[in-house]
Amino acid sequence: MYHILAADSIKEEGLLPLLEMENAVVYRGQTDSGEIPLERIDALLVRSATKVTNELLDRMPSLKIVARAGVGVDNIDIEAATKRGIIVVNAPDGNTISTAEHTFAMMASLLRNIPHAYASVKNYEWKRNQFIGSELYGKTLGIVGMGRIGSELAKRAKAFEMNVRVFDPFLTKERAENLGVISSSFEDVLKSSDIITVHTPLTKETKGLLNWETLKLTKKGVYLLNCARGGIIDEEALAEFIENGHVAGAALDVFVTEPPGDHPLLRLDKVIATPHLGASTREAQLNVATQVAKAVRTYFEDKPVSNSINLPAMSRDIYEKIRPFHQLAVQMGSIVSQCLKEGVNEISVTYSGTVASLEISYLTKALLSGFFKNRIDTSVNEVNAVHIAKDLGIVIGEKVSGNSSGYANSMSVTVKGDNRAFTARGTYIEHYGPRIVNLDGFNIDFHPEGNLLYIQHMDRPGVIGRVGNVLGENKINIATMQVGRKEVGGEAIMVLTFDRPIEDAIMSKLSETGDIVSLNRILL
Ligand SMILES: NC(=O)c1ccc[n+]([C@@H]2O[C@H](COP(=O)([O-])OP(=O)(O)OC[C@H]3O[C@@H](n4cnc5c(N)ncnc54)[C@H](O)[C@@H]3O)[C@@H](O)[C@H]2O)c1
Ligand SMILES: O=C(O)[C@H](O)COP(=O)(O)O
Repeated sequence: MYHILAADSIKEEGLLPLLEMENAVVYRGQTDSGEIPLERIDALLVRSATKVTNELLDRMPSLKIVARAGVGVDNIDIEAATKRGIIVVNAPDGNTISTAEHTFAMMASLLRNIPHAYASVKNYEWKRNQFIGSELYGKTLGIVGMGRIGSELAKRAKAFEMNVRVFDPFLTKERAENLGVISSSFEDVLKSSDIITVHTPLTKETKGLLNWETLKLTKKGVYLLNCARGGIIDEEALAEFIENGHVAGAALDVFVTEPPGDHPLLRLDKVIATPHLGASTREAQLNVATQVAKAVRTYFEDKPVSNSINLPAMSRDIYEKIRPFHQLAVQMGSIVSQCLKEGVNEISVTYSGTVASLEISYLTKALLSGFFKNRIDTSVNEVNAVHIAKDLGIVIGEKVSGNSSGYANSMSVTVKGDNRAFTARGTYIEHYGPRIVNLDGFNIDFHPEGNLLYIQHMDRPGVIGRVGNVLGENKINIATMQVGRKEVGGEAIMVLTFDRPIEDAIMSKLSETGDIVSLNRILL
């Protein structure tokens, strides 16, 4: 049974994909309510109110997926989640239109004094001369951050015949031309705009993007808008620039601390504000809740999850192509981990043939997860495998090669330890399944599954018979057996599969039969 917590008043109707699951129970409530069995929760759905901190994750040991019903993930400690192998997904486009429309409404309200005029009329006043506003027509709107919301806002501003100048370091010329906006430097946007609005995520780079220094570059009488994240415009600097008359007014939907309480900006008449309402429409809330509910369900159904923040994006088609190799990669990681029983410094994976054109970084992560599974206590998967390798100081190599050794596709992994290296090569054969075709330089061919025994021995008469005898005497049935060697009379290997694991006592007996170099149980 999956335990799912929907926090932060996520729209009930959108939870339908989860409520329809027979093997899931959905709790509603806050993580700090004391009423939710946090230790049992497998999936957590949040908006911006719940702070998914390292401490909260500590209290949720079963958590596998955090789904943000919205865009901004700055309330989630992605690093901490990733280290624990927890997938983080969001709903990137479900509230774009609502937020762009809200920003537009804030801009119009600010320039036409609508909130002030409304309050005055409600107070039975009729002060028409006190609320003279400005037209949007012909004004220059500066947009900082030209992603989904910035672009939708630009379209609306163009419809009002505004000039739109934008700054976004990742905006291509072609896209700017298609949107009919002028792509400029940050400084140019600051200097030339009558109204400036920010639509970037809150990151180390964007925190305080508009600050004591950069605000000085803006036109006297500029209007500022922040419907993205509190802190992108430095709140103290903004208050000062409004008070000294440089900034004509500001419209804020977001604050550094929410709710802001008795905030200096709220005491200023030239500031209009809403309580983080950008995404608060029926449509947006249904969209984002449905998107994340579907993502969580997809995850529990073991299918590829889209919109993951900490996993590569993959379409269903691509996932179907990659799936057989994914299984092979995990098994190869596990095999080399069990065959080279020492600390490793380097793991390099080479892809060739058809597999090389797939999402190989995902396969490398899968291989690493197989490698670490038997070595470390923490649960390991594609999300945290690279972090674990880095923490252990293991160098990861990944490359594509033109030489697939005659196979349609081939994956080869070499792990280097303090004393020696070990290589395995695998392939996936249509209608036949995954095969390991080389171990430690020996050509071989076996299906990587179940209880295996990997024996390195000398290529001498009688070795195979003696191994068979020990197993037979102990009533161990050999399911399959493969042998490989490099040269007559040299070193050779055997890979045997069994219906059950081989006990320690039998391993000792096998090691005492002559000409055995090493023995390794491999459990896949
Ligand atoms: N008020 C609300 O209710 C509400 C609703 C939705 C989103 N948001 C906020 O709005 C933000 C933007 O949402 P979006 O869907 O448009 O995201 P997006 O990812 O589509 O767009 C963000 C854009 O910012 C650009 N960018 C990043 N760093 C930049 C920098 N230093 N300078 C200039 N541009 C930079 C990126 O290139 C990208 O194009 C979200 O991160 C979220 O925090 C708020
Ligand atoms: O990033 C977002 O999607 C918005 O800030 C919406 O936040 P909310 O879900 O708390 O309304």
